[in-house]
Amino acid sequence: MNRKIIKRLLTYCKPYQLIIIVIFVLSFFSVCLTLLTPVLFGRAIDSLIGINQVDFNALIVQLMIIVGVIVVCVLVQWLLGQFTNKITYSITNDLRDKVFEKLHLLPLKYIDSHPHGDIIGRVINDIDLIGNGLLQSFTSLFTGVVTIIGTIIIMCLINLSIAIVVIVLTPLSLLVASIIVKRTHVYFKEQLEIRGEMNGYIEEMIGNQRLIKAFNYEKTNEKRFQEINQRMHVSGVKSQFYGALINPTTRIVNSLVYGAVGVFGAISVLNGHFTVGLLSSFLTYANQYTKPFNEISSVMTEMQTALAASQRVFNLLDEQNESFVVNPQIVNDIQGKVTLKDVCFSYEPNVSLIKDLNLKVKSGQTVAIVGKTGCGKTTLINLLMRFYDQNNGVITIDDVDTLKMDRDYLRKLYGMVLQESWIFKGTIKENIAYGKSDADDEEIIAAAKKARVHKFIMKLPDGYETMIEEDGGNLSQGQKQLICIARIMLTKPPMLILDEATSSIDTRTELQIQEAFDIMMEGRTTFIVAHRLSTIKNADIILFMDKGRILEQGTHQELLDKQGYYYNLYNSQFNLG
Ligand SMILES: Nc1ncnc2c1ncn2[C@@H]1O[C@H](COP(=O)(O)OP(=O)(O)OP(=O)(O)O)[C@@H](O)[C@H]1O
Repeated sequence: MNRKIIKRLLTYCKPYQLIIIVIFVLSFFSVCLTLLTPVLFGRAIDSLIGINQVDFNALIVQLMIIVGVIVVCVLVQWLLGQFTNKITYSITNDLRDKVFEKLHLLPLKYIDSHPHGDIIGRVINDIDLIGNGLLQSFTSLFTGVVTIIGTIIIMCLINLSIAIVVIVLTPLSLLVASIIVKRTHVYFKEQLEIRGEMNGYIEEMIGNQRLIKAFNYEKTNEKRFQEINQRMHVSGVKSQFYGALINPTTRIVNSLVYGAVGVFGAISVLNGHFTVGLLSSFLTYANQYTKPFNEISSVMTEMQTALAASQRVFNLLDEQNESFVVNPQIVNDIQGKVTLKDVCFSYEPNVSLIKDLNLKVKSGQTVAIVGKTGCGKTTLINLLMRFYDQNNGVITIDDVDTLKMDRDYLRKLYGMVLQESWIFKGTIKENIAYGKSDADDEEIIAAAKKARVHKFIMKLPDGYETMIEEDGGNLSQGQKQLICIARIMLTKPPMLILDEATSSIDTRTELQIQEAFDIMMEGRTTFIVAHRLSTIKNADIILFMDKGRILEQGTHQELLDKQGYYYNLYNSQFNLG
């Protein structure tokens, strides 16, 4: 599994082959310089051994060379760091772009059925963890491999038998480390999953603070959070416990090897097979040889986390995209005739919701959808917009099957104003021009006037240039909706989908919205999730829905005469006022 993930991660390195080559060359150069210093130190030591046997000239030359080598080595390592950073951040950038792009390709079903915090966690935290792991891998693996090869060659040249002992015993530490790593992978994976869950939960809590406070739900939330936090704690302690074993274990093995070399080397010096300087160099090489093993094992925790994070990111990337139509059809000279024939749909495979829904809407008609909460009003809109595709049946616009249309094209045919109006951080002007980025000021102002929001905008300190906070934090619900209406007025789509606000709008704004809706609806086929009696009364077709089915349809008067479901709803809800 890990091998597969590593292979896939490597494909992201491909565009940076040149930098990788530069990193290799620099690593090689840096290691050569590092390996040269013990020889130079050994020579320096040999030039000062014995009383009255110090060769000052040779010593000074050696020391000057050592200083030169160290300075160049530091410079090369600095450069190496710069290139490693560059490649790591480039790769994480690419990966983040790809994941972000994927979010637009995923069907809404995925977004609806996964906690948003978890998805955000994958795009931000997990990719950061991958970056961290990659950075560590590049720095320790590149130099590590070259150091190991270089020291092996030099140690063999100095003393073959001791070198073989060192070479054979040291990798034992990696063996021990890999056994521990295998055990810990599951904990690292678990930790990231819990982190995703935690992100999702916090996001939900922040988004619903008003409700939480209104219902005094803080204590219950804290308990739930503590439960997740506790699981995170246990998993974190376990993974860190095993992870922390790796480094000391490898260090013990390596220290034992180092000690053995010291003893054997000392005996060889006493027997006259070795000089003290050579032994000193050899010990330094033995130390340098074990270093990459220590380093690699010490960054294994980061690498494990990075692999687990990669798996989560790749899982997201592997999710099936929204299907697309090969030869999409378009509607020429659109009239706005919408037909639904025997449409069936369910969110869950075995929980049927919409069944055999039939509806014929003529061009320019207004359809008011009414019914109890959960009856399927939003679902019907979801199907019209192809946020979800029906399981059976056909929906057509001017006799063209919507399943045969390109989704983007279809969605452009409808202007959509929802209760929860979407406003982004930017100026009011930018927000209005969202659907038509090339609109000039005149067009924008005309749209705002039609949406009955121009006067309000002009009262703001910076007028159309006023910055709106993220999610329209500094605007009221009604003002946000009016801006969204202006957006639609600008794009002039042939059909509309409107979701009337049920609450949190004062009567004056409500009237403004109603007026704006009326202007917008002129001559356009419109579907309204309706809550106001005035809208419903004026509709050409009222759909009374229940449990995903249309129980009644007709005009207001027809349905009242029928004295059925709508009649009862009307009497219980609207007639009171
Ligand atoms: N993404 C989803 N996954 C699974 N079930 C869903 C999903 N969205 C809605 N449902 C279910 O489908 C049914 C219809 O939901 P829908 O949102 O269409 O109702 P609605 O009439 O718009 O309600 P409201 O007036 O409260 O907005 C409900 O029982 C709801 O629980």
